[in-house]
Amino acid sequence: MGSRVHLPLFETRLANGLLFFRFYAASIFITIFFICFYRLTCFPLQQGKIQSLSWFGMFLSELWFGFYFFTTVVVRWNPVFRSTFKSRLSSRYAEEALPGVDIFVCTADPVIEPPIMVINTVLSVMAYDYPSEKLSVYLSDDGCSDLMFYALLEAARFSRVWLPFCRKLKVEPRSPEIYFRNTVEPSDDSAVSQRWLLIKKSYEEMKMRIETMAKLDKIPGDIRKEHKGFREWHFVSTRHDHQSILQIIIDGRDPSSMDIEGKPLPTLVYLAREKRPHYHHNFKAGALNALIRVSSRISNAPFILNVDCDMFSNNSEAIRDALCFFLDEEKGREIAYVQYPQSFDNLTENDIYGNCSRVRTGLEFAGFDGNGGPLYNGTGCFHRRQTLCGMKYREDFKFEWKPMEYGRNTKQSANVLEQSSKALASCSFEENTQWGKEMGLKYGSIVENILTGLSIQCRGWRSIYFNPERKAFLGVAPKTLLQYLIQQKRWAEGDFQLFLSKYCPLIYGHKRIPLKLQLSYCLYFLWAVNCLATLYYVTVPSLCLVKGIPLFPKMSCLWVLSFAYAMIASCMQSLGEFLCCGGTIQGWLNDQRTWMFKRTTSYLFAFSDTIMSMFGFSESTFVITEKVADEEISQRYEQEVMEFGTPSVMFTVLTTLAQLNLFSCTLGIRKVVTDDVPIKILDQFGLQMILSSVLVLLNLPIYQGLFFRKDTGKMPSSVTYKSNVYALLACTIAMY
Ligand SMILES: O=c1ccn([C@@H]2O[C@H](COP(=O)(O)OP(=O)(O)O[C@H]3O[C@H](CO)[C@@H](O)[C@H](O)[C@H]3O)[C@@H](O)[C@H]2O)c(=O)[nH]1
Ligand SMILES: [Mn+2]
Repeated sequence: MGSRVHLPLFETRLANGLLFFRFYAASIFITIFFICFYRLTCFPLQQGKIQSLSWFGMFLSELWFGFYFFTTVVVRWNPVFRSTFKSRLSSRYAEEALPGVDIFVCTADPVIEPPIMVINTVLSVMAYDYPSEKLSVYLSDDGCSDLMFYALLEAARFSRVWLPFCRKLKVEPRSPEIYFRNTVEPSDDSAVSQRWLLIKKSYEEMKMRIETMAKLDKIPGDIRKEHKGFREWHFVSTRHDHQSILQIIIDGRDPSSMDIEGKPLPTLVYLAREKRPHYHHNFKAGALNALIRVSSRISNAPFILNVDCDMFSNNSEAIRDALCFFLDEEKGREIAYVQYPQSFDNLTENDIYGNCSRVRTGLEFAGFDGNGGPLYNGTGCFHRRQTLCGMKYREDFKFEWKPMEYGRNTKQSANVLEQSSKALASCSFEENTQWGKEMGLKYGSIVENILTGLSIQCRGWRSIYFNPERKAFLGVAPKTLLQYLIQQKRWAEGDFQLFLSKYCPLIYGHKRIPLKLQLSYCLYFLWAVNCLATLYYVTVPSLCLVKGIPLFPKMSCLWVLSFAYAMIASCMQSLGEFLCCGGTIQGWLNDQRTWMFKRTTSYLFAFSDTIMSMFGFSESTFVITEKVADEEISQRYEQEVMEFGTPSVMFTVLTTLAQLNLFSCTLGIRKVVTDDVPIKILDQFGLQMILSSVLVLLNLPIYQGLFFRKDTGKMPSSVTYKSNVYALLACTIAMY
């Protein structure tokens, strides 16, 4: 067997049009060079102090944009796209010979993350098109909620009908909620249709029961009697202070745990790791590490998939796809993880907040892959257990697994296993161990995933990005602007903290990962820093317009061409990429808008909080992203109307900037109209006027929220009031 040559299990394709892109990028670099040259040679030394200072600031901002553009080009230098040959996989390995896969689902709060959503995710991963006896699903509940536990029991019961149904009808996606929502009821009365209706009904009844319990806010006594697990909650004082609760709800080894067709079910485990007030729980990283240890006792599969609780499986073949990479005879051995894109189920056509990150998932991650491997996204990712547990890559690494390997303690009963594995999820277990450092997910960052991925790559492994036609996972994207900005802030803050720490990719990655990958990481790690140059560019030129200080070459002067080219060419590039990744023009505009919004708010606060926490003034925490929104908000989201509603400093910043540009744009126009020689003003301030009008255009939804809307999603009046004062103040100071 060993000496036979095997056909590869996956294929790699280079992106088209690379040569064109490289020339295009080079032309933009040349103009950036011209711009810098212009800034230096035409420096307004003779003019007043304010003008020289503003000019110098423009120069620094443009240098920054130039550098940042360089990192975007590095990421795009060599994108690769992957495809798999699943039929070769199945002809090479019999079903019994396939490796086991452990699936981790994390949830943290039964209100923000409703149990019915979580169990839909659980059911969708239980129903993978993969031998059930090889699958084990673990739910980590950081909310330690008996309601969640109850919902999981319901899910276990429902899986007995759902799994056979999925197999029979080749259901996609395998989340019952989504499947029944998107499929039309069959109208004939064949046996299949009847079964369809029956299962839908039984799903809806289950949903109703769970939602009723959620409203009651406690589980009635008679239901508590049905499972021994509920007794554990007698000892729970609060969700932040309790023992570990570990319940094997379905024991896959038990011959009696069968679905209604007599086929085995996947193992299903509930875990609420121990929490004590004086122990730091390390958020999701802590939860995942507890799961890694507990699962090593119970099923110990060589591969681990982890998903967030809102990320249901949308493609039942995703496991087989991932295995095509890991099990490839030639290249598989160097792969540590296979990352699927983070895609969303609740996007509207033009994606008002740019949640979809089209270009990031469609192009940039492929670029990372070409440069050495994508980052670890934190969800929708398959890992080798060994690498996640800290193994270094060696040339002679060989991956072997025993065909029927199933847990180390196959002979222990579920009860004994529960008792013996509990200790692995206790607070004190990690004391004086390498967990959180060299083993498992790394602690100390709010973007634990990025840090963990980077350190795996620095241990010599590569990773793979796989973006199949049919999306493998779909999650829930934030539905309000504020939620979106907060999420972006968390990412930018976590990334920037890493950049300033010993994990800075340029230092930590030095000689460990390729330079182009180090630079690619900088694209995200420096997100936060963008706020400085961007804020400068959206305020100073407008204020100078009010004050009558020119900051750009005259329209009649040749230098203007370099500015115009740099701006137009980079816009065209981003538009082109956006359309190529399947977006619409309106979607691109929305994307540009939120791009500016997040740079001036999320990144600003991420930047300042990072600096503050460096000096010990604040501590970063993981703010969980809201997954449900009320009816009205959802409706506006569907209609692509931007949601403000709640007062927030982020909004104050946004509105102040918007007002400021509206003032300066109007003043600029007035100047032109009232001047004796309008052409002269236009000539001198043309670019500044264009800049502030573009900003006004991008800010349109804000003006709407300020002046024209009556609904509850409009800009709160406190924000309006404050921003008016700030903007007026700034303009008055500028004028006099
Ligand atoms: O103390 C905690 C906090 C969070 N979570 C879980 O972590 C997941 C991600 O949280 P969410 O608020 O949805 O984060 P996102 O904004 O979607 O976060 C993205 O970015 C995170 C890093 O900031 C990654 O960990 C996530 O996988 C990735 O989806 C959810 O399932 C949570 O239940 C926990 O288990 N314990
Ligand atoms: Mn999420």
